[in-house]
Amino acid sequence: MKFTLQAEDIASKARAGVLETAHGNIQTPIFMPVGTAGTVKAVHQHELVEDIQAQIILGNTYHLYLRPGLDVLHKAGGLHKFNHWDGPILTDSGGYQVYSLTEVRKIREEGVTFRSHIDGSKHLFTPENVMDTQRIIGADIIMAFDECTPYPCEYSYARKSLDMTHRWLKRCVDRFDSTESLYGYEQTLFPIVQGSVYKDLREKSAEVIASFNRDGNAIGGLSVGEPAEEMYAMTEVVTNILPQDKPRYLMGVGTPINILENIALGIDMFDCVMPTRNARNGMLFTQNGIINIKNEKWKADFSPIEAESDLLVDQIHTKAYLRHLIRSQEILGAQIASLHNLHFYLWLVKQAREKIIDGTFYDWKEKMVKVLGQRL
Ligand SMILES: CNc1nc2cc3c(=O)[nH]c(N)nc3c(CCO)c2[nH]1
Repeated sequence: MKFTLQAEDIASKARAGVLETAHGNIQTPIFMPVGTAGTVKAVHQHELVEDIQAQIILGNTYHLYLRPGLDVLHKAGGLHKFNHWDGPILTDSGGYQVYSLTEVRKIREEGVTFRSHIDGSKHLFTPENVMDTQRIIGADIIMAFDECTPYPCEYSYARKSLDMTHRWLKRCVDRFDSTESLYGYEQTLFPIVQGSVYKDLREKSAEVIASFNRDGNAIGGLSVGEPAEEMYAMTEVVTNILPQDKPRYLMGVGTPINILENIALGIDMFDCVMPTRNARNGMLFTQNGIINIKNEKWKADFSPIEAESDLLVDQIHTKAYLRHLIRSQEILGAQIASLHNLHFYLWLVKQAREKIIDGTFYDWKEKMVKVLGQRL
């Protein structure tokens, strides 16, 4: 999978590039909407996701393995066919979801046993079988099976967990490199840097991950409750070591401000449930700051949701109407607010890419960071 760097900022480590996949090219920096169970929540028609120019969506091994299950996905010819999305797809390996969605789980050298959050049935994920699962799902980019260390955690726990994640990575690479894609197009495996918030562990993990020389590299174990400054410090340590010529994916990040600060630290790919999860609760991200649409002040505000936005729903619907829909818990409210926030996140990273290319990123980022945190 080919990654071409097109521009590098002079005042920061920000880059603009293109990642070529079998299902189309991805312009970076990029934000990847999370389509956990095969659909981006509340954004049912994929034409809508196309409409907001989402270039790549995230699927999830844990969810898809449990429901609809591998036999259905295999018979469908993979997830692209099943959910009628012909753009690139990235699937996470399931490690994080087991850690965040299930209580009853045991982490052993062999792998992780857990009970399904759906019906309580018992399952085992190993580095080998999550590679086979992601082969069947057919994502263009698949993630290594790792342990996302909780925050906070003791240094000794982080070091032991890191060493096991590295041993699991070797097993993932051996399995992945000895199996073929099932559907006739290239898939690629990204390893994941861990090390919690400990500088020396992050350096060691970044060096180990870089040594596998894969098509791209991910940074995990962050956006798990640590202060933003810790996230930025660890990202900086790791991007100083990961190769320049490969895309860097910071997992689970984040707020609009987190995204801009991490682009400046050399990150190219992001994913986060925040835009859709917060949308369902009426929190709208806009170019002028954050709107809590449920607030009384929007009750009779008949201005467009966002005048500057080129998204149709932002133009044709008013703040008052969207407030009414969200307060009434109408499905249309979740759909409009989700589309709005996804469109905003994709607009933000597209703007960043354009500013990196024309050499004005740093000043623009400083200005935007001041505005984006404001409550309107
Ligand atoms: C919301 N924050 C977050 N931190 C993450 C950290 C990890 C991680 O360390 N490993 C893997 N495999 N996935 C992760 C994910 C899911 C992707 O959004 C994370 N998500």
